[in-house]
Amino acid sequence: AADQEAAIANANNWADPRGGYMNQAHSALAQVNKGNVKNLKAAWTFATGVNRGHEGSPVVVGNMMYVHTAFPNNVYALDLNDNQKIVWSYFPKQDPSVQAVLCCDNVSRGLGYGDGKIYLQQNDGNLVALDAKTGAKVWSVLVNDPKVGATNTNAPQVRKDKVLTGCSGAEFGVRCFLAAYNIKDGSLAWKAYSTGPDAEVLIGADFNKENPQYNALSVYQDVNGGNKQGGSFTALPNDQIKIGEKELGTRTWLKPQAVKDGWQHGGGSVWGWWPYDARTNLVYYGTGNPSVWNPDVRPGDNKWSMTVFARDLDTGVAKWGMQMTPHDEWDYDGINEVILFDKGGKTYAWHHDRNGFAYTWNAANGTLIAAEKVHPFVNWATGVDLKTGVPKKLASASTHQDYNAKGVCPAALGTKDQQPAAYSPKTGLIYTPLNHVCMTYEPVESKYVAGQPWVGATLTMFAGPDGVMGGFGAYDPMTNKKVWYNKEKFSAWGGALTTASNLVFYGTLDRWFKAVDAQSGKELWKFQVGSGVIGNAFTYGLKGKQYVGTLSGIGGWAGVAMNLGMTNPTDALGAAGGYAELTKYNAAPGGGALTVFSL
Ligand SMILES: O=C(O)c1cc(C(=O)O)c2c(n1)C(=O)C(=O)c1cc(C(=O)O)[nH]c1-2
Repeated sequence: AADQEAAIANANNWADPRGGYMNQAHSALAQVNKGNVKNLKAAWTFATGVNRGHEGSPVVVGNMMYVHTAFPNNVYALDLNDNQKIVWSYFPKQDPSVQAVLCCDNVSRGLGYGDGKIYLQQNDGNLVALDAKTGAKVWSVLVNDPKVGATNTNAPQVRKDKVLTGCSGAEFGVRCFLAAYNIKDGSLAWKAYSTGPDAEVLIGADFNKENPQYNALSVYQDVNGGNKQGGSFTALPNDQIKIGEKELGTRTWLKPQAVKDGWQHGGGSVWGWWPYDARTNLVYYGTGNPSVWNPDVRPGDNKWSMTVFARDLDTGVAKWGMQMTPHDEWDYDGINEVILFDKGGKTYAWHHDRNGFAYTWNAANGTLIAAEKVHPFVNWATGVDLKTGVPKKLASASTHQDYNAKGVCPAALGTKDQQPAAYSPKTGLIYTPLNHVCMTYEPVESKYVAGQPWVGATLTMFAGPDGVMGGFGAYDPMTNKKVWYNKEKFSAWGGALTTASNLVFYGTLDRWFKAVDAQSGKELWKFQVGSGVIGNAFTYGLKGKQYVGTLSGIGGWAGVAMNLGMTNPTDALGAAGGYAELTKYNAAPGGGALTVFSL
């Protein structure tokens, strides 16, 4: 949308949930710098009145700020020129039962903006377009049906004339997708499933033309007695893998599950952040885990779960796609954000996967140029074959039904989860909030019932070998080698922001909002907010003054158990035990609030 593109081009705005089409979360504003950041003071705060996890960030266009909340996903339009007076508000009426089918807290990751409208993806599946001036509903469509366990937590992202939205529900056996709606009237432009026939995954004849090896039938063979205790699947030698295959979204689900064919309840959720390159018209995103978490009932690669796709924005047809974790055994979702950046006249797509590897592709054709462990504690694979993208799995971390695999690193929530990284074109580095968590993982038998949880694994979580639960690091995306790394007591579960003055901002679960030096990682400033931060740092300018802000409000997978007072270590899929100490830093439930700072 022209108004959105103009708004994004003006650094005083924060008109896209991740700052712009490339998802870099970089701002050209530089008034707050390394010298004066120590003087940053709270300028104003806004309590959202909702006591659950607050992810994402507001969007800012001119003098207006649009703030969202966790379920029931209220929206407030604040006039920044008039002491943040509420110009309009929107209170969706959602069936409270929706909360029971949100896997990992009642979160919403924010709002989209474009064509004079604010887009809200409600948890109950309704995508609504609100008049940005009045808050009046312009159109509304139902994207997902919570009755079968399908929900939404993603921020809608407007790319050109489409609003993109997704699907959550891989813990309920939902077959998920990415969908594009026309911003004018909410009509469906296309929908691309993560599993199923090529015609429904929108895979055309030229898919992976430059890398036909990504179109391989199952890459693992059952050498060690695969589906039994202590057994493992080992990757076939490259020359024995059949490449250039078709219909892999059905054929890599080798054994039908209890219900229909596995792919029909195959998961592959889509709830991340999706960049777009206007020069090639390609949009990028990752898909989540295959359902169910018990790998024994779905032998095969389970494509196209755990995959990063590049699709044409107009048609949805996939140009390329590479699966990061074939035959997932650990819930290592591939949904984490993709970030685009330019270097030496080329454009690259970067992605830090839950599986503990960071990947960099040639964005135009999907050729993999780097894949490295984010931290040495990653112990389920030794590395990634750069030609095929196939990880070299280790039998020691393999998981099987009724066998409790111990000491698997990272834990299911990955070395990074929903918390998006940021890129700085100034330093050429990626800044990543990190989890440093390991787990035990025991797959169990689980029956599919529509609308009921269908997880099929029991987990516990604990701190990794550095003795902490998290960190924050800078990485060179051309090699994915670490430049610097700071430990954090807990996972850094909020998104990062970079500024042109070489500052990086992020928040922590123990209530700190911090600024660090982009070059050295040195902590330059911090402020303690009211509740743990799982929101994304953002910045805007008004009347010549730069503001930096964050939502706070503990929650998400890391915080949901303490919010609900769960104490059994395996509750919340292991997060209750792993993050038990959060109760020393947070009230439960943690209240949602926005805090905005200036010099
Ligand atoms: O498979 C899914 O459908 C699905 C959905 C969501 C979600 O929508 O929030 C999460 C996850 N999976 C998930 O695996 C996960 O680690 C996670 C963390 C969070 C969060 O907000 O902290 N959501 C989700």
